[in-house]
Amino acid sequence: MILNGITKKYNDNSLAVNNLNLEIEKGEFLVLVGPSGCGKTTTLRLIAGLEKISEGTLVFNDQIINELSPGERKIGMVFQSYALYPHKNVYENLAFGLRKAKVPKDNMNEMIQHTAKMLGLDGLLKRKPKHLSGGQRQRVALARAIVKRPDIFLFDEPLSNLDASLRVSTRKEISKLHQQLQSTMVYVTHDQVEAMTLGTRIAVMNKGKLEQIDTPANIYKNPKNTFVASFIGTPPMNLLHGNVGIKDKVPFVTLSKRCWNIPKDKAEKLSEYDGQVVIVGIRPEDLFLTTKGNEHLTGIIETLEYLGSETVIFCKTDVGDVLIRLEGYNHLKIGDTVQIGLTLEKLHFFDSVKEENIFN
Ligand SMILES: Nc1ncnc2c1ncn2[C@@H]1O[C@H](COP(=O)(O)OP(=O)(O)OP(=O)(O)O)[C@@H](O)[C@H]1O
Repeated sequence: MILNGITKKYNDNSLAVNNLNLEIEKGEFLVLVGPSGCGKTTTLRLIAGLEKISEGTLVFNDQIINELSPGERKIGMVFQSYALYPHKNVYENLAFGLRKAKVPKDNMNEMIQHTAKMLGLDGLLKRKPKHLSGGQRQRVALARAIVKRPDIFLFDEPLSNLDASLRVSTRKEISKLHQQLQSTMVYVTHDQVEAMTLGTRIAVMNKGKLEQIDTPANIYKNPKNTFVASFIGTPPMNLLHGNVGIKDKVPFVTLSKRCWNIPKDKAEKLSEYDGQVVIVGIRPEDLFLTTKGNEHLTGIIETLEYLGSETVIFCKTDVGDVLIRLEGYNHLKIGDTVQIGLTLEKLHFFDSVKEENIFN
């Protein structure tokens, strides 16, 4: 499916989606992420045909499908609210769309039984939604989308009403379904873990526009700009202002009172920033505690969050607040002064005006 300059203006003329260009590959699991209101749900609704496209073309199998009704698009949608028919039992909920599509009765029965089995619902077909748990209801919603064998699945935060452990198990189920069905899936979420684990690619949106689209690993390793850098990753990347200088033809960065030479692979490009301010990005796991004299920064601990396998430390430094992620437990406490080291080869550099990654 290709989104060619897709724009959506609502009646008040606000641009919910602004010239979106996106190619969704057959069989891929594309995750849409971005802050609240950036246009994720609108994008799904435009693909589904539930909203009219204001400008641009939506192309599927070499045909422009802007004017096709939702029913003509062979798309299955799963929402955050399960949207099941409360008075129909599970079987009837699954049968509804098939009846509408005039699927013969024998085929329909076989399709329902097969899908119910796939999702572990075969013992629950006679139950009404109110007699199901939240997780079971969401599985019915998934089954209802799957049973029609759509070409594309659209998911709008399907797990956000589930508790933490059900989210994990249902997430695995969706991943398994994707492998089994090999269908194209487009999935909206606020959850970083879902985005990183489910997506073959992640599309990061901001204010109706696409900021970056790439594999989860590439987005994490090479964010295109400071927006993506701070949006992907929890806790987020630290972004600090540093100064670039050159001494004896070797460029260096000054942060706080310390300066150090720029790693060789980045030296040439950063020389162009001689005398300028750059934004230095560093992920919390690429900072470490060190001894006095070997530090790049000195900080005072403001908060400590012990999470079992790791501890996240919030420090105040003279170049701003810094987050550090340390493995396991340690004996630090609030108010301690710590010497902080940076893994220099893991630094990211952004232009301080355009906020774009200097190396992308
Ligand atoms: N029916 C509507 N009429 C007018 N404006 C709308 C309508 N639906 C959405 N919007 C606006 O369009 C923009 C994008 O909304 P959308 O729901 O697509 O964002 P989202 O990224 O899915 O947000 P969230 O993560 O909060 O669900 C928002 O500014 C929203 O207020």
